[in-house]
Amino acid sequence: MSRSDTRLRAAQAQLVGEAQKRGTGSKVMYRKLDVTDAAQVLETLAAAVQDLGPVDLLICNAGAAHLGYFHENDLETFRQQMELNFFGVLNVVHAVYGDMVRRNQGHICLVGSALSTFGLVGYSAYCPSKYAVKGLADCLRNELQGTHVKISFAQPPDTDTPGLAEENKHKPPETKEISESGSTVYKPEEVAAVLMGGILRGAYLLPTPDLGLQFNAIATKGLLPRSFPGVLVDMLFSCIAPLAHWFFVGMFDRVARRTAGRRFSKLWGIGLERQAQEGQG
Ligand SMILES: CCCCCCCCCCCCCCC[C@@H](O)[C@@H](N)CO
Repeated sequence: MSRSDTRLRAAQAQLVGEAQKRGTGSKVMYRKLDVTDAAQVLETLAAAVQDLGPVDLLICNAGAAHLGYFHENDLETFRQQMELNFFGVLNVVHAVYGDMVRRNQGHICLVGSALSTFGLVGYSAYCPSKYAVKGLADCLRNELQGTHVKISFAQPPDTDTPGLAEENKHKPPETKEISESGSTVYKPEEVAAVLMGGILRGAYLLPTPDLGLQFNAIATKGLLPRSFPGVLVDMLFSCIAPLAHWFFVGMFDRVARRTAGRRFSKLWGIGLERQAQEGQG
């Protein structure tokens, strides 16, 4: 994903090289578009379909994370996050969905986040937009039953991209501490390979390379399809999950509690001494 011509051209050259090596004769093209502009999405997709034929696989990966404390974010920030991360996905899915169903084939992959099922300090503008993407994917999964159009939902971990570098510039220290103690940063190739493996298998909930987050994805699966042998594994996980959740939520809350005095000092109007006491409480 990029909007920079240089990066897109480099990716195109790499893919053309791969295609030549494998002798697939694949055409590789790119188009830049603003996914929040529904008219532009329709126009760009129509042109791409004319050049390359109908969409077989749509991966909705455009998005960004705005980090910050809830009380310091203005309302516009929350709206912009929904506009990009949720409506940006919706615009593209809406543009290809009808044609896929008409042709009765195709695969849609919506990219949510590890934060599509739980929230953390600092992510109050981002996380709801990724919950919304999961809600959309879950509904479409059920609605597409009886067709050959497949859908997958991805919950990637922190991935080493320019987007993460930008996110890190504004990441509150608590968010940083929690992320670093609970998970790690993965290479884009590693995340993409695991996701593509799941897409090719036709899985709905795509795997993530992070074992803890994968465990959490299984433990919080809820009303989603399961294979019969899978049910037994899920039952086993569900027995252990509350213990792991107790441990992690305990850590998330301890980290947040420790800095409440500092974060809310302006709102509470308290002095440093009191803040320190609050922090220990
Ligand atoms: C059994 C429970 C294990 C849970 C471990 C949770 C650890 C917390 C890890 C935080 C992960 C944050 C992931 C955010 C991913 C991206 O969506 C975000 N960086 C936006 O780019």
